[in-house]
Amino acid sequence: MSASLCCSLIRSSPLLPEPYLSWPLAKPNRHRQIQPPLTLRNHAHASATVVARAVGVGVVSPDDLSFQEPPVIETDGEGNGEAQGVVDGVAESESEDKGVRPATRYKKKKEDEDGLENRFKLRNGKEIFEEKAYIVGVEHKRNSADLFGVEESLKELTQLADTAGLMVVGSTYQKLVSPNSRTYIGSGKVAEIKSAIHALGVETVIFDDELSAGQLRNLEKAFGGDVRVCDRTALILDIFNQRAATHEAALQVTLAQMEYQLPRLTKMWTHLERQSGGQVKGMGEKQIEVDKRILRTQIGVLKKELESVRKHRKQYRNQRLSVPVPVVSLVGYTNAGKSTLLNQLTGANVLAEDQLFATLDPTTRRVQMKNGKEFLLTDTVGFIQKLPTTVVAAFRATLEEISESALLVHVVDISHPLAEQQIEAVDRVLSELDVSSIPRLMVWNKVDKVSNPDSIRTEAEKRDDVVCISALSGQGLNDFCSAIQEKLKDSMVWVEALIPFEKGELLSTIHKVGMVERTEYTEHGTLIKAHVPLRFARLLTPLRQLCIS
Ligand SMILES: Nc1nc2c(ncn2[C@@H]2O[C@H](COP(=O)(O)OP(=O)(O)OP(=O)(O)O)[C@@H](O)[C@H]2O)c(=O)[nH]1
Ligand SMILES: [Mg+2]
Repeated sequence: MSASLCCSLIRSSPLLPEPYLSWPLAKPNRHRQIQPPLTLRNHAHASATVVARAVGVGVVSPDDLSFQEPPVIETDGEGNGEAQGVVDGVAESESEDKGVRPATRYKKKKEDEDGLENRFKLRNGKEIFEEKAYIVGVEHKRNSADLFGVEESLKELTQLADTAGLMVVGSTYQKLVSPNSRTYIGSGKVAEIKSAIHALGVETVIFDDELSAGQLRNLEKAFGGDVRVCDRTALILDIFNQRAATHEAALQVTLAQMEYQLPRLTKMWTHLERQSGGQVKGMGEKQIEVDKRILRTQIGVLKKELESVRKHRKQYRNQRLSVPVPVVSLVGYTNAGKSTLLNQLTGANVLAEDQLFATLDPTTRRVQMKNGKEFLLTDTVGFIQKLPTTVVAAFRATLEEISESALLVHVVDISHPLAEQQIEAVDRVLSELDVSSIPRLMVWNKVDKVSNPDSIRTEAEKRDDVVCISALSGQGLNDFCSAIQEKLKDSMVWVEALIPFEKGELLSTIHKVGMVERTEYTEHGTLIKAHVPLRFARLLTPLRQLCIS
């Protein structure tokens, strides 16, 4: 795993000093640091001059990976019966490796060192050692809940690995009726992967599904002990960890990582066994209980800390809500173009790049439309398929922004071949967030990228609540703003109020945030008939009564 992934599987709590952590931050063999030659290690911490070295490192593009279809194998859940499936690009390198003679060893060692030198890569401003990763998926024959096919899901996993700074050098998958309880995949497949990863010099094996503590341990053992095994969730958490820029995001990620780690805390007692020559039966059990207790305490402390950060945020949000400008939240699959849209509409400078999970923290900016109307636009963290509920729960505080908005804009990358599945994945996450009562608008983004823009537009016109745009070129943004205004009207209430002449500022606010249908000037003030946001309507209550009287 990348150095950063090794080190950051659990970020130590910022609340407790390190010595309090008696439990290892992760399973000991997961923390194996890649030890490049000393000279390289020194380089690794050197200045930006090393950056150039990172250029040209070959990351396998998802499009370069091909997956052949293995046969379906019924298993009894204990690994009896598995597919001798597909292992990409392995056989050759395996036979080559076996043939290395002593005379060529020095040359090979030199080549290895040069190879290592090329594997330093710049990620999020840090230079990290790019570990070789091998990815493994399972096609569940009886699981209709899977939105993506196994090959598509593995392509996405490759992108995630690339985002985390890993180099995917091979992949395989197996069709199973039910996963093996000990090793997730069958024993034949385990053996096949073992020979593949040794031939390719792989450091990390990443599974596309969540693995249990036992499965992680058994697989690491089966692969020979010097290869780290992790799953999609750990990889996503690591990306979050690398990207967390604010105190709140860091706390949320740490909490999610600890909660992920808690049920996986096992076999921490090997150091005790070694110390006393293996005569400590039972001590391991105790140690693990102690470790779990400490971890639980830390989780509790973190939750409290998050709660206080949350209160602060709430106060800030309440202040914002007291200004009656409606809040519109951008939600959607990661990489759909949410931040690009925010930047385009508001001139904000939110990081938008072709990487998964570029955004973690919400950003809110004011959008001023050509007709003088205003709304606040919030950019949020992107969603992904197979996003574990624990991760969603950890980000609940951030996602609260969504639940208090007047309108949700679901941004879709319509040029993506799996756009439909991505829409479904986002809907699933939203259904966990209790936002069903908030009106929605769907935006088909990246129309500039599709080969058939006219038919996409025709298709969008047939549907209610869909607007086609290109956030990058700005195409369709006027229609988008009009659609937002129309949708916001749905969440507004109808008021008729008599505004005294001396309260002229109220009148201009109604024009900014509401939809004015009629104004009449009377001798007592201005009679106004308009749709306004609910909160604002409450403010107007005395004036509404005035109007009635
Ligand atoms: N061609 C094209 N590319 C776009 C468009 N909108 C966004 N992109 C590109 O898509 C990539 C992702 O854009 P972001 O705005 O970072 O996406 P996001 O939804 O904020 O992603 P996360 O923060 O990871 O959830 C970037 O490389 C953008 O330049 C568009 O309309 N057309
Ligand atoms: Mg973003």
